[in-house]
Amino acid sequence: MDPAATSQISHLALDIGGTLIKLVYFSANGDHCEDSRSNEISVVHGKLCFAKFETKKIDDCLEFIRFNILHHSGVQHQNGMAHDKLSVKATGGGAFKFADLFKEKLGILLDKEDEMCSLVGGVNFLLKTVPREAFTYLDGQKEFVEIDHNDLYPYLLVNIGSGVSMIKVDGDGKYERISGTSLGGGTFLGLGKLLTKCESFDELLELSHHGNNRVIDMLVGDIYGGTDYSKIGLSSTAIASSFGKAISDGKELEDYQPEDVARSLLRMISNNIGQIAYLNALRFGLKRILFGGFFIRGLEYTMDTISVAVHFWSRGEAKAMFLRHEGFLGALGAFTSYKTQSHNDLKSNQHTVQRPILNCSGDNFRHIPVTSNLNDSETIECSISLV
Ligand SMILES: Nc1ncnc2c1ncn2[C@@H]1O[C@H](COP(=O)(O)OP(=O)(O)OP(=O)(O)O)[C@@H](O)[C@H]1O
Ligand SMILES: CC(C)(CO)[C@@H](O)C(=O)NCCC(=O)O
Repeated sequence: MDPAATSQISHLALDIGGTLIKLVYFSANGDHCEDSRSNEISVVHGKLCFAKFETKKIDDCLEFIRFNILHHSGVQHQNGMAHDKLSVKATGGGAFKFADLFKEKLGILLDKEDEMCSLVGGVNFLLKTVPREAFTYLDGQKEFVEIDHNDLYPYLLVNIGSGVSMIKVDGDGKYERISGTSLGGGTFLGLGKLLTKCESFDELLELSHHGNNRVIDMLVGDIYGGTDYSKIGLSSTAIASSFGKAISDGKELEDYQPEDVARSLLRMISNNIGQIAYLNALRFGLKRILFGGFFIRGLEYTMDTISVAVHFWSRGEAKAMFLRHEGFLGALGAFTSYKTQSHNDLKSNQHTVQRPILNCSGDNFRHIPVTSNLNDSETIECSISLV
């Protein structure tokens, strides 16, 4: 294989959700080597890169793909002009909703992968191949967890996107969506926009950072005259009723600080998800709960609230865990679902368009396990085999 050709490979997978579009693409370093086992396999070193766009700004996403030529295999025709088109792996509802748009604007055929299957595939890929991916967050302490590959299952995956899906995972490709809730990240952002007039998720998070939920939440102590209700295990500072103070404060929305409203909202959504997750873990006797989805955004307050909820309700029995690439689970799952194409196809193509074929499922997708392989922009160093 022509090394110049392999340096341009940029395979792509998409997860088009209700709020965000997530992209994962492979960017080669430019160096490659022949696999010693076969002179027909070439190993290309590079990295997985990540990008996201708001679904409502899908045109920006299309432009990004076009500008970076991600929709082509990146390998040139012998005359150096023509590019070969890809059918791109895509998951999420938008893979259905926007299939015609991608075809019309970029000539891309979306090869649809099931959303739940992709989420599970993404988590399993991360847990098996990326060091320091999963971590716990409790009492302000982030602690990485290396999970024994032989002791990975079962676990509960809670994906907090616009809505929330809860999936019991029992093995590679063995899973069941056991529950969900419509009170998710979309609820936080939607209600947050209406109540605080903020314009973006980042602005809402920033507001919540400076707020105090006790201004608007009704605490146990507010009801019990400042004391705990220790008989049923509720401290005076526990929230008895989210937003409950607004009932009797005699205030209008404008009288509250948007910061406090944002904080209560974040707490309410995170707490509720933590509790439902715990109840589902209890239903199936699952001890490990992995939280993903772009709602989390590595935010300490969110992770702390979820962890405390799981810890509190399970009396320390169940553990909440988070993932560094939390928002890209579906896209990563779709990426790793690229299947090997037959050698015959390749050979017949070789004389016209040299088309490297991603062989990134199973053993042939090899991540190079170096200890600090994640840089600041969260790329993942890896190598892929091209047949
Ligand atoms: N920059 C951002 N813009 C908008 N929402 C964001 C942003 N960052 C994080 N979020 C949060 O993440 C949520 C979307 O998460 P995610 O991308 O995992 O879900 P989705 O795929 O869009 O939704 P679904 O899977 O339900 O279709 C939003 O509803 C919001 O709460
Ligand atoms: C509909 C999906 C799966 C789309 O990603 C997600 O938004 C979700 O799981 N919503 C929750 C729906 C429910 O279980 O009530």
